[in-house]
Amino acid sequence: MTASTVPIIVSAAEQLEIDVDTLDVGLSQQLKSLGVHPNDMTSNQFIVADALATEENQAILEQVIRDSPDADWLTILDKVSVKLCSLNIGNISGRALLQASPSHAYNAEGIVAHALAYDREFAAVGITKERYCIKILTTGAGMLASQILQSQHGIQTLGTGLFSVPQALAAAQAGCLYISPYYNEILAHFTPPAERLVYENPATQHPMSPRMAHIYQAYRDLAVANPSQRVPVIKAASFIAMNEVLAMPELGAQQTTILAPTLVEMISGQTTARPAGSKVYRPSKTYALELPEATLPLLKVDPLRADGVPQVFDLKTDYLGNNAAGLEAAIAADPETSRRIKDAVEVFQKAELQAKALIDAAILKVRGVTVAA
Ligand SMILES: O=C(CO)[C@@H](O)[C@H](O)[C@H](O)[C@H](O)COP(=O)(O)O
Repeated sequence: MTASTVPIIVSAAEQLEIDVDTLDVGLSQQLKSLGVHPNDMTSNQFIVADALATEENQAILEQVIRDSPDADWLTILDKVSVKLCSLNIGNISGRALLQASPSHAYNAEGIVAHALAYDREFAAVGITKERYCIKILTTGAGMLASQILQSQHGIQTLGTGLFSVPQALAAAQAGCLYISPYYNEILAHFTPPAERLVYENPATQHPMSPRMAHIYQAYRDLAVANPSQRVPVIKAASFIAMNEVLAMPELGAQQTTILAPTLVEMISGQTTARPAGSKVYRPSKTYALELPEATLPLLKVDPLRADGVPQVFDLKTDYLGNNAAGLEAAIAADPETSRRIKDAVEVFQKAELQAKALIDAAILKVRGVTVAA
């Protein structure tokens, strides 16, 4: 008898919650048809700019401009981003996520104002606070803004652009619902495919794997020490290869958000089906489970540090007091994290400008006027 096979995404969904890192409605529908109901839908300035560049979304963009004759490009960007989310909200079981502008990455007030603008747009299309979440870069200002949004406005947030345990602890202190550790730094997506570093066994070979395990372990320690505290769920992101996604359960991520090309690969590729009733490791959102035994050696190494040894962190450190001075100091003391966040801010700013160029062109077409720079 030959073993039966299933799409790789179906097998992965037995160990992880599957999120779509794309606004593509068709892909969510395809997942649903395979019995994998996507959980959340994430995005960023690139994903929105790419969606705006498609022919099928041109009419939507132009309609948004027509409906808001006095709106500037940023307001149009917020409106059309929310509109694109609304088109897929029926195909996901969880939340639609939009990212606060990178131009405010170091300005808490700017982030709060932008999140409130998104909130108004979500409300206008009937998407309640339970169905969306705002992605915020995990800088000092970002986590101060998250704290304000959560405590004063009931707006849930995700700490993104996250590469370290102090950022993860700060996100927990800010009350974030989720964090998104980037498995690959943002620049990896701009490296030609042939030059990308892809590992045969990412769990043991990828330089970010130990930090993924450190973050899960720090959150487990936090959950054990403070059973009443909400500890964020780990929504791993920024994958460049399918085998990286498949390595996430053993590194503790409960959710993965998967970019369109990898989703396509996981939908079309087949793997052997697990026998019915077989036990698989599924990381716990309450952090009740230990990491798998094979992962534990990763807790003793950190290839992203010059000395290769993980730092030890005190769970009681206040990262957000004194204007998030503790978080900023921890980021500054970690060259890899500092560089990776700086790169992410720059790259997302460029993407936002790409979106602006598309919106300006559409405004010219619809209103017949050139937008002042
Ligand atoms: O952080 C999240 C989800 O929470 C992701 O959307 C994350 O931004 C992306 O996976 C990475 O930035 C890579 O996306 P891209 O730059 O290739 O569009």
